[in-house]
Amino acid sequence: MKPVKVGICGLGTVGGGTFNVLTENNHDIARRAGREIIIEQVGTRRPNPACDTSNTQVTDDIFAVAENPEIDILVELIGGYDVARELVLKAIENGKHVVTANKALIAVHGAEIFAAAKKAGVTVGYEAGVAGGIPVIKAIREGLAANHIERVAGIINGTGNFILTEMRDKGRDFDDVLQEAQALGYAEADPTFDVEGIDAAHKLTILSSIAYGIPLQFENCFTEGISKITRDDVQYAEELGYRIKHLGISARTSTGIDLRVHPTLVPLDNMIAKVDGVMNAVAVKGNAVNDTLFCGPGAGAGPTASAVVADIIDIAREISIEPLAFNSLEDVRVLPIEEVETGYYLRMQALDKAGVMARVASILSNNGINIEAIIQKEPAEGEILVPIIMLTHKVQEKVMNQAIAEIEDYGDINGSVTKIRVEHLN
Ligand SMILES: NC(=O)c1ccc[n+]([C@@H]2O[C@H](COP(=O)([O-])OP(=O)(O)OC[C@H]3O[C@@H](n4cnc5c(N)ncnc54)[C@H](O)[C@@H]3O)[C@@H](O)[C@H]2O)c1
Ligand SMILES: N[C@@H](CCO)C(=O)O
Ligand code: NA
Repeated sequence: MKPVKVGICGLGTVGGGTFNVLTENNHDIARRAGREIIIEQVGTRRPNPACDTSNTQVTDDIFAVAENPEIDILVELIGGYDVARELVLKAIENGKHVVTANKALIAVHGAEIFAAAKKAGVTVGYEAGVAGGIPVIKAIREGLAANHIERVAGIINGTGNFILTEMRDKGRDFDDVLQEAQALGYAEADPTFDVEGIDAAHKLTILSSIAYGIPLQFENCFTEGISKITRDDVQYAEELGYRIKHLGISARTSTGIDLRVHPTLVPLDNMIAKVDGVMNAVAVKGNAVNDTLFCGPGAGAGPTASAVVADIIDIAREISIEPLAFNSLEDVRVLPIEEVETGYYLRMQALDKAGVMARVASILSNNGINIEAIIQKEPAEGEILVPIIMLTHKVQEKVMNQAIAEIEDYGDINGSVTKIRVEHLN
């Protein structure tokens, strides 16, 4: 069989990793693909010191790769929305298959890209875009294809999980850990995508589309990041038997699809609570298989390259990667966050005087909200404010927002109430 020729655009963390995995594992890869895979050309602005490109054609014009008639598969690893979209559409127009790790591109421009690929009869692989090295797209699309999927939930941003873990275990500062995640190549070019939940929302949008056969709809995903989580919240959650994790959660409900990304209290005995550092974990519940959990490194050069190269091998083996069930997408409604039901962790600062706790409890109870646990701390030396922390049973978000507004209006509570959602994932 004739070799498959690959053009890699972008030679940064993932591009460099892909170059090296294709080179170093060349023998195993050829055996699995049934033919040799050759790096025909690399398009990059800057050389990558970790890659020996002395025997490879290198250009600084990525569009030359999309125009190169020798190339069968264009691997897009430059990141971002606009140039990447143009590059990928150009490659498809020229009859090339595409492999990308760019979840932002797929979540936002996927429908247009998949339609162009279908028309041109080529494949678009994006396994590396979701949960890095974990083959979770393949798992849902192929391994769990028999199931009616009921829920997909998990840790899908490595940088965020790394930050929360280091803050909890070593008491490190948020900014300091973020800088380390950037140096390790985990973070997005714009790290607010990681810390504000945008990257996780891109990934959850893609996972949900595959799991439920619904259109990609990033704009309908409720998104909240970890930037407001304090070390106190992390510690109080642990005292209550929970761990704060940044989760993407999507589920079918009787009224629509629940689609949201936010910091979440998870019970300490749940497997997801134990997934630390840059590791990701995705729990998928199918009606036949029941609960499954996929765990592994969510970011970094090697793990992400592992997924990129797996897609290249599938294409070389002529396994067509059907991006989404094009002809049968169901337009199911996505629930607005106000209609979502969860438990809540609440933290507030109260004046240290009699009756305050009773008043807060009565506001919650008048709104039909049941309290599961309360912690009231001693005031610090010379302080007149004491923190009150509460856990509630499940209630609709709009009811909780109403109760919080009443608590914040009450004169003996200082400032705003911190609210973090709780999920038992069972
Ligand atoms: N880093 C990870 O762990 C990881 C994991 C999964 C997915 N991703 C995704 O992979 C993609 C690449 O991420 P990365 O971390 O490797 O980024 P990076 O910044 O390390 O690498 C991108 C490279 O592309 C080059 N580039 C960008 N625009 C270019 C242009 N117009 N012409 C020529 N070169 C250009 C840059 O110079 C850089 O070397 C992104 O879409 C990212 O979201 C990254
Ligand atoms: N910035 C992303 C890269 C992997 O998609 C993360 O930290 O998870
Ligand atoms: Na993956």
